[in-house]
Amino acid sequence: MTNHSKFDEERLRSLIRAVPDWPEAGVMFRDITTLLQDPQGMRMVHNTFADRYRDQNITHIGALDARGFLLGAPLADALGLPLVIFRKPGKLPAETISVEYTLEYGKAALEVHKDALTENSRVVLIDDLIATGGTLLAANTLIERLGGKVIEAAAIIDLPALGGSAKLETAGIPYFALTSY
Ligand SMILES: O=P(O)(O)OC[C@H]1O[C@H](OP(=O)(O)OP(=O)(O)O)[C@H](O)[C@@H]1O
Ligand SMILES: Nc1ncnc2[nH]cnc12
Repeated sequence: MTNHSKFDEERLRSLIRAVPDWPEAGVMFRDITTLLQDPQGMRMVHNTFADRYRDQNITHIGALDARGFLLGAPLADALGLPLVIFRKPGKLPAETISVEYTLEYGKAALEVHKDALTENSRVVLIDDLIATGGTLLAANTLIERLGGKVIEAAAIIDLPALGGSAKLETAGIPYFALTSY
């Protein structure tokens, strides 16, 4: 099922807005709200991810709170796979496991339901952006604790200068990003 227009990185980049000094001085915020407002651009993104992970024996899509949800839900739908959400603390109602990590601008923690994955789950993790990699590495820790494995971490944007994709590589987690800044 690849009868759709092919991936156009320049077009994608034209839809991502750069906001300097937000949320604090020195951060160049890569804003995907402008991409979200372009249905054809979003379809191109969703199709690119779906084509990459179709027929890979993936068992679950793992989506990161909150912007990752916007990508994970359509991907899980396109591939007919269960969606597992990794949430900020205090949002999941049943029994959870939790991990703390550091971000580009602060500290955070991530939780997942204990029964969201089973032993030998093969998970594609998805988020909008890789910065320090803390969020994706935290999700990987939770997945490993539940006996699963991350097959690839996917994002729209990689910020290699912040070191996250290198950290993923060192940790043996393959990653895939549609563009980088
Ligand atoms: O690679 P890292 O350094 O971990 O940074 C990337 C994460 O930071 C942003 O999320 P944020 O925590 O700002 O939350 P949001 O998605 O709720 O806006 C982004 O959406 C990624 O999840
Ligand atoms: N520079 C950045 N732009 C957008 N989202 C981010 N999350 C962490 N760093 C970010």
